Amino acid sequence: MSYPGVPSTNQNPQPIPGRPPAPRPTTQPPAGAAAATPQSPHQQTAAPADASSQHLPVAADASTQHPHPGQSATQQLARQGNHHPAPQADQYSAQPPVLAGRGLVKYYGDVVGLAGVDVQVRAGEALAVMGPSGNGKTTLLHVLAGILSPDQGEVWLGNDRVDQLNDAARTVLRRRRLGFVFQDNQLLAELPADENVALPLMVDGVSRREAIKRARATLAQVRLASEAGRRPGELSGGQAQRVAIARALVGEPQAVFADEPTGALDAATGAQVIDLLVGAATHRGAAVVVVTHDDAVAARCHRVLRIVDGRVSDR
Ligand SMILES: Nc1ncnc2c1ncn2[C@@H]1O[C@H](COP(=O)(O)OP(=O)(O)OP(=O)(O)O)[C@@H](O)[C@H]1O
Repeated sequence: MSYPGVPSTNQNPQPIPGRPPAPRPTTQPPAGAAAATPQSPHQQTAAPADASSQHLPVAADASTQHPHPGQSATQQLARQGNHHPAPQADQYSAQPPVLAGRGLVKYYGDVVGLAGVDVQVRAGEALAVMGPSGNGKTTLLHVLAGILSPDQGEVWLGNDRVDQLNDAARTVLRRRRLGFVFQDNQLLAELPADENVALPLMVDGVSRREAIKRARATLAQVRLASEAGRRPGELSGGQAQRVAIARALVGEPQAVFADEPTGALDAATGAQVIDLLVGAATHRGAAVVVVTHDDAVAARCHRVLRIVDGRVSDR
């Protein structure tokens, strides 16, 4: 079945010159990959008992560190008496990569979407994916999230090869272990906020009563407890996007994917929304991947990956 917030394909063909390199053949999970595969959607990937022994260099992917991500969210949540400090660099750098792509190549017919990308994201780390329009950012997000299959390369979530799963298994994986936030919040207009947030849990067999309880608790974490009964049409754009964030987080996902999550918001509201997303997701130990054109959004993530012509670039 389809899942709200999960598109199937990208419809915007533009040729990219050049051919991709052959992928590195490997069948092993990324070094230091999270050992524990959650048994339920509500069980987080555990950090290793001795996290320092799992320490790896940050992925060789032309990244930029930002020392104080999520600070505004922390301040806002502290004011609410609901303090969710975003992790500092030394905290997440000791975590294993929970999400990894190796040698990712994706074609759309003759058009090259990805030309050989390596990327890894640690538990509790937020990665911003930037780059010129039509150069492969959304394709990378969709391949990492199991929405698209790569033509070459590997996608790992913890110890699981996402790219080797069939369509049905990837659908279940997305529902149980991943969260999604898109520019268009993709909330169901006829349902109040709490039911929109509860929906993925109910689709997965959680009782309505329990799902609503968890949904309201998650809405409170994005400071929307008082709006739980309102329908999307009764919410501001920023509030609706916070409902979408709650929906993405309610299942305790291992990774959260956001494609231009602030693209429809003004700068101040966008900053608030991205801070809540990064702060709340990384506090839960999720890896976060945010596709954005906005430097201010990228500055609120821990690291920036630039994609140019379907490849990682330092330009
Ligand atoms: N479904 C599709 N069919 C054919 N070509 C596609 C499809 N989706 C993406 N492409 C092409 O793949 C390339 C990368 O597209 P992608 O959407 O990943 O870029 P992007 O960097 O996310 O762009 P933008 O910033 O404009 O969203 C582009 O040339 C695009 O036209």
